Amino acid sequence: MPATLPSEELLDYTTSCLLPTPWAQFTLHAFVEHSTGKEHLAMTLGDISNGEPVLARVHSECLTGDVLFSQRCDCGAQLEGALKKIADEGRGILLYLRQEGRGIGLVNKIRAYRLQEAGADTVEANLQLGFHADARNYELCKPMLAQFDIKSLRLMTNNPRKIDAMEKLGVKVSERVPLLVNRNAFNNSYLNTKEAKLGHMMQPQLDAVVEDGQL
Ligand SMILES: Nc1nc2c(ncn2[C@@H]2O[C@H](COP(=O)(O)OP(=O)(O)OP(=O)(O)O)[C@@H](O)[C@H]2O)c(=O)[nH]1
Ligand SMILES: [Zn+2]
Repeated sequence: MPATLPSEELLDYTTSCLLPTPWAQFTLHAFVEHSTGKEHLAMTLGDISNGEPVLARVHSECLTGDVLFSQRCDCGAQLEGALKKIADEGRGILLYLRQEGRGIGLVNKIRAYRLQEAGADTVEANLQLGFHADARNYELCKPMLAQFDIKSLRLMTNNPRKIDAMEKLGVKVSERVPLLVNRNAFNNSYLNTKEAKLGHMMQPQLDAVVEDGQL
């Protein structure tokens, strides 16, 4: 058996609908991953299949930040900021990957938060639980992007490993678009650890900053 499956065997494209948001009316596309049954999503806007690099966000699920307004991380503000940027340009794609907690799942992320309350940082907590610092896998991006004939991204991220992962998949990243959020008292040490231990590029670029609290 080959080490990696051909991308068309990884997931099925199922269906789509319109998704009005405060910023634009997107189209929401649903994919189902064969090996896990997980439902992954793409939100698209405008003509993304014309060969021009596409403004894109590859967002990993964070139920606490994306849905429950958690201030521990920057995920909710990044999600909103990315959708606003796509709406401003009138063209782009957001992939919403169901790899909660950097791939360790929601319950384990809550365990990791508890360890963080006892003094561990976000990386140490994962390691104490027996996981890698970052257990995510981006291979689904390739068939999801292929569904829309997208070969080149202007990727909204601060994470150099995400860019490497795309390039290794054969998806060109023609530009990195920073996606910084303001710091607050709760996410400050998390953001510092991402920069120090996970290599995130967190230098402020005023035009890239999206809302939120202040420190
Ligand atoms: N295990 C764990 N996962 C976390 C923690 N905080 C956020 N996450 C998860 O981390 C993922 C988001 O990763 P981030 O490192 O914040 O950002 P990124 O996607 O790598 O990089 P950007 O593209 O710059 O946002 C989501 O899946 C969150 O659920 C934490 O303390 N522990
Ligand atoms: Zn988060």
